[in-house]
This record gives sequence, structure tokens and C-alpha cells, in this order.
Amino acid sequence: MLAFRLGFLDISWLDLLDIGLVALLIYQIYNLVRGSVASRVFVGYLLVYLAYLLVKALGLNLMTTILEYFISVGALALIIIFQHEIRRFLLLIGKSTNLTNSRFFRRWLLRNNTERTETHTPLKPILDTCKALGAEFSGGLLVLQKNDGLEKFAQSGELIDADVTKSLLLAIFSQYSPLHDGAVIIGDGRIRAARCILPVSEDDELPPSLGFRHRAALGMSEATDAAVIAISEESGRLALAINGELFTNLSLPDLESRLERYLREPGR
Ligand SMILES: Nc1ncnc2c1ncn2[C@@H]1O[C@H](COP(=O)(O)OP(=O)(O)OP(=O)(O)O)[C@@H](O)[C@H]1O
Repeated sequence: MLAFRLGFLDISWLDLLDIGLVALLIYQIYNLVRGSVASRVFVGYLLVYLAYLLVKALGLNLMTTILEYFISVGALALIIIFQHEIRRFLLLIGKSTNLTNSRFFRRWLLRNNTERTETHTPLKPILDTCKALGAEFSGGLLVLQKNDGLEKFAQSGELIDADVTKSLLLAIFSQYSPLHDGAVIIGDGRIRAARCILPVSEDDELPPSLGFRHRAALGMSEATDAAVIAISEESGRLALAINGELFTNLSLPDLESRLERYLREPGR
């Protein structure tokens, strides 16, 4: 199916679709690596590839062979260099399809998860705890499970299986408690674990005033669909990380409405 002719080039509709898809792919990759050191590597690799196309078109066989080897080895090196970006890209695709939110998918394809009853986590004791921790400038990090399993992260801390109450949460985050460091994980209406280690985000755009507690909150929301609350020890301010986005300086009602909306959002 010929779309049009450009000099000696016959361009079909499929070629146009191909060009469009490649342009979209390059644009998405550029967006992912923009501003990081990886972007320079990406541009460098692209230039080598263009040079390869040029020498090939000119019929310089030896140079073509050398660049061919360089590109094939370079592809492997790129996977190593871009491992974080590739991970982010795949996570983005996985999240945007929202497959794990689908009731059908959870029921039929993720059989282990089907046993999970949809017990709602009570927000009131959590919000009361945030208010108290913020008022007394005690830091806190709370992970509220949505659909993704958090066992791996819970295993990194001390396993607990207790009702979600304000007094227990405050006892955990008290500076005299051996469990106050790290994060508390809450799922299915229970406190699952405390002192958990969360993945730290490598987002370059996070303000330098925000330290590792906030980076861990963001990192966890990039890696899973959990909602993560960070209470700053320095300022007492509340922050919420959801789907790789960090909302800072939240008022309590704002935090509540965001949590309500996100956690109660029905699965499709
Ligand atoms: N990867 C992590 N996983 C779980 N908890 C973490 C992690 N990194 C830091 N924390 C918790 O955050 C605490 C404070 O870290 P840091 O002072 O760097 O945070 P911050 O973002 O500046 O917050 P604050 O405003 O409270 O100082 C640590 O003592 C620890 O309890």
C-alpha cells in the first residue's frame, strides 16, 4: 500500500506507522533519561548509530563491521547503564495498564492474591497518629497497602500482626522505641510490620531539603501501588507519595481526602 513517493523512495502507510512508533519510542526514552547522566550516554549511542548508518550507506565495509560490533556490545552496556530507567519505564507501562487493579485479573490470574479479602484499612487512627506525630515533631513513615503484595518489604523489618490503633502507632514511633526507625506497613486493616526498609527513589528533581525519609516514601510509591505517608521530624509537615508522585505540605483534611480517594478507588 503506497502512501506517496519521495524521489526514489516509495513510502507506504506501514513505513509511516513504523516511523511514528520509533519517534514515539525515542521521545519516551528521552523523557525518561532527560536531565540525568544517562541522557548523554543516550545521545552518544544515537550518534554512533547514525555514524553506522552513514558508513553503511557509503559502503565502507571495514568501518561498518567495527561499528556493528561496537553497537551490539553497546546494546548490552546500555541495558546495564539504563537499568533504573528501564525499570521505571516497565513500571510505568505496568501501572498505566492498571492490570493489577482489575478484579478479574486479581481473581483469576493472581490466585495467591485472591484470598485477600478487601478489608478496608481504618483511616481515622492513622490520621490521628499523623496529627500527633506532626505536632510533636516525631518523624514517621507509614505505608498503606493497596493491591500490590508488600511481604518482601515487611520481611525487612519486624513482623507484627495487630489492630491499627493510634496508641500502638505512637508507641512504635516513639523515640524510645526500638522500632521507631524505618517504616510501618499497614495492610488489610492490620499493622503488618515495623522498622521496615523501603527502596529509595533516585529522582533528581526532589528538593534537596527533603531527605531519605521522603526519598524512601517516593521510592516505595514508584515500586508499588501503596500510599506512603511521611511525617517530617524537622518541620512536622505531612507528605504523601502515590504512584511516584510526592505531595508535600499537606493539611490533615487534604491528606485524608487524597487517601480516601486513592485507597477506596474501586478496582476495575
Ligand atoms: N530507605 C528507608 N526506609 C525506611 N526508612 C527510612 C529510609 N531512609 C530513611 N528512613 C527513615 O527516615 C529517617 C530520617 O531520615 P532523614 O532525616 O534523611 O529524612 P528527611 O526526609 O530529611 O525527613 P525529616 O524531615 O524527618 O528529617 C531515618 O531515621 C529512618 O527512620
